[in-house]
Amino acid sequence: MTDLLTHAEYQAIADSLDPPRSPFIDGKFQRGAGPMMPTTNPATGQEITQISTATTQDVDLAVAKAREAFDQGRWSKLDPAQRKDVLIRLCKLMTRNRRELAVMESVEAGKPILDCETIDIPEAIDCIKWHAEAADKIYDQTAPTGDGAIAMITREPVGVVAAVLPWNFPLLMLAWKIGPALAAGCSVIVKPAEQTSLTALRVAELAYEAGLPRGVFQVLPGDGPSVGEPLGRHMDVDMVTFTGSTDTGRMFLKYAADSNLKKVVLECGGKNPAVVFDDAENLDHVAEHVVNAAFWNGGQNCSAASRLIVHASVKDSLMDKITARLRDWKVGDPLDPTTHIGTLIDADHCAKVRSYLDNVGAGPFVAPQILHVAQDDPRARDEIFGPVLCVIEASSNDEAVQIANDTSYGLAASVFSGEGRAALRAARDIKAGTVTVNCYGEGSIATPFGGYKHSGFGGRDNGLHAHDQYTEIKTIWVDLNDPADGNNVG
Ligand SMILES: NC(=O)C1=CN([C@@H]2O[C@H](COP(=O)(O)OP(=O)(O)OC[C@H]3O[C@@H](n4cnc5c(N)ncnc54)[C@H](O)[C@@H]3O)[C@@H](O)[C@H]2O)C=CC1
Ligand code: BAL
Repeated sequence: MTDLLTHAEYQAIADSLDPPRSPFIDGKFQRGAGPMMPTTNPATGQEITQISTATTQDVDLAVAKAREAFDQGRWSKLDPAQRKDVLIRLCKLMTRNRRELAVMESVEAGKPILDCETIDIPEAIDCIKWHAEAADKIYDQTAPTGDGAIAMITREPVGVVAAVLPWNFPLLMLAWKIGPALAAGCSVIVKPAEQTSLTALRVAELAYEAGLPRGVFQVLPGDGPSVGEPLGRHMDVDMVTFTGSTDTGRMFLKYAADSNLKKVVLECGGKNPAVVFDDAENLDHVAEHVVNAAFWNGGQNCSAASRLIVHASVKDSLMDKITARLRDWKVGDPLDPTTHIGTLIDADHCAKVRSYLDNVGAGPFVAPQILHVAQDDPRARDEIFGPVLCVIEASSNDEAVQIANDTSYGLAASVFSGEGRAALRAARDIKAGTVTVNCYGEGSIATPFGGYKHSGFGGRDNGLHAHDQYTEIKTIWVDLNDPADGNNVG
């Protein structure tokens, strides 16, 4: 259990932060060629610092350094056990600096310090550790052949990977990408979201201190068109891994098609259903999970349960319990450890969320909203990405599943039922990458995460499936016949 500090103590750490201010390229902070970019505390509107941003010129430099490191084998050709040791050292340094990272994340993203301390930072560390530990335990294969050959199926690191990140879980998404990519031996260039650059830059510095060779992990702050697009179009980037909106994800497919057919993995949005059947057991338990699912991180979560699809027979009772639970959810100063919901990320995002709501005041704080809507209402279809739960009534369990699938997205879903077979049938029938039964969650670091339909493309984060996406598969076929014996095949 994390030992939390007081609000005043967190504020004191925030006041004494000395944040990084430049791109991290080739093992050091260096000024980028782009303009200075303010990074702001969304809760106070105050500028935290100005960050020097990268441009195409810096992208070219970082890619060249990443390629050089990769080709020289400084990291890519190490014994995996050595890579493991360095990454474990990084985890130790992150643990030693976890308070600073938690406060940086809270003030820049408006996230509750409680979540940063108990979820974002520890899970980011655990993720890197999990992939580090796996690095020297993954075996290659041989394929069945005739007696005259041996066929090896080996994995090789993909090469230079660009990771383009969102602002909603800045450090955790960084860990989901760099953990498996670095464990596999790739060189990684991270482009953080423009709202949240600080923890990525700080972790790059810690990684270098832990012993990662220069050029292997670099961070380029800046906006999408100035940094994300040149990475996506670069002829010497072998892979892009992206988390963010479906619209921007599509652009990476186009960049790849227009350039070098680089590998693209997309983890995009969701409009995720929590489906409650008429036989759901213990509605208090259901209410607890639905409230967490919808409102954790202020609903700024790709797997948030933003649609509650509930059988008419249990709807009123469940809604009473949800409303009662929400009274305990405090919206307020992210640095107050009793806060459950901090701010939305920025003014543009506040305007987007408010455009779906009536009579919700100004400012960065939005209290949880419950909307009773029809299945085809835009609020039940669009990814609002705020603390907004759309409730849709179903007249049967089958109809509830049909409504759950009536979306262009397919990232996550939950089913609540007291009848095991019905729940399993629904879990099988719902088109989503993760379906949880009688609970809400994203699985664990050991389970793959990603989406069907417009929610994803090309692979999965987490688990050994994530490791797979950062490797190329190679076949090495060796003829064992003695040429002196004639023209044998296979
Ligand atoms: N995990 C998820 O599924 C997330 C979904 N979103 C959704 O996206 C909506 C918009 O949020 P944004 O921050 O604008 O998401 P976005 O998808 O535009 O941004 C994500 C990343 O892509 C980069 N990017 C933006 N435009 C780019 C371009 N043209 N080329 C290359 N890179 C580019 C951004 O700088 C950022 O690093 C949110 O309201 C939410 O609905 C946002 C963040 C995370
Ligand atoms: N929930 C993890 C992925 C995301 O929301 O960006």
